[in-house]
Amino acid sequence: APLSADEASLVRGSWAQVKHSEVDILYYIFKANPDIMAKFPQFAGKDLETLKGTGQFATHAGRIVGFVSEIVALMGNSANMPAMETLIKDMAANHKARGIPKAQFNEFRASLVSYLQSKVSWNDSLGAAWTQGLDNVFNMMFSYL
Ligand code: HEM
Repeated sequence: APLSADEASLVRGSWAQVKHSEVDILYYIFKANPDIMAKFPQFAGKDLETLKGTGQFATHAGRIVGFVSEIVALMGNSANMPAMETLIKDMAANHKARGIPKAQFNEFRASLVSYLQSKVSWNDSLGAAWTQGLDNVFNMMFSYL
């Protein structure tokens, strides 16, 4: 089911607390999933601790986290569905072309949620709202992957 307006505002409120920590978020995801980092031609085989301080890393972190921000901004309003579908369809097509499997998307998702849990005050209703929102987004992505 699409997110209710209340669920969407829970998701947005918590996301707003971390969304400017782009580098920190991508670092957390790569640290937990070296196999994801290894798929990036420009990062593969490099030292994450060094990479973390580079402009190239910041640029990429900004793109990925910025994409999540765009999606989160569109949640909870059925009028935004076509826009969301367009963004997700393009993103899935880019990643399909790069040979990224669903299993890695699921790893990414799990790390994103554990990052949030470590940074914002978590509770069952917030968790349920994120689960529903991410189920919707990932189901849509997987239908194009
Ligand atoms: C989970 C495994 C993933 C892998 C291995 C992966 C890999 C990649 C690679 C190799 C690039 C191209 C980097 C470049 O050459 O500059 C890229 C770009 C990008 N990725 Fe991912 N990605 C993953 C998941 C995600 C997720 C979940 C999102 C969104 C939440 C995302 C958003 C983006 C965006 C916005 C770009 C830049 C635009 C583009 O080229 O598509 N990626 N990704």
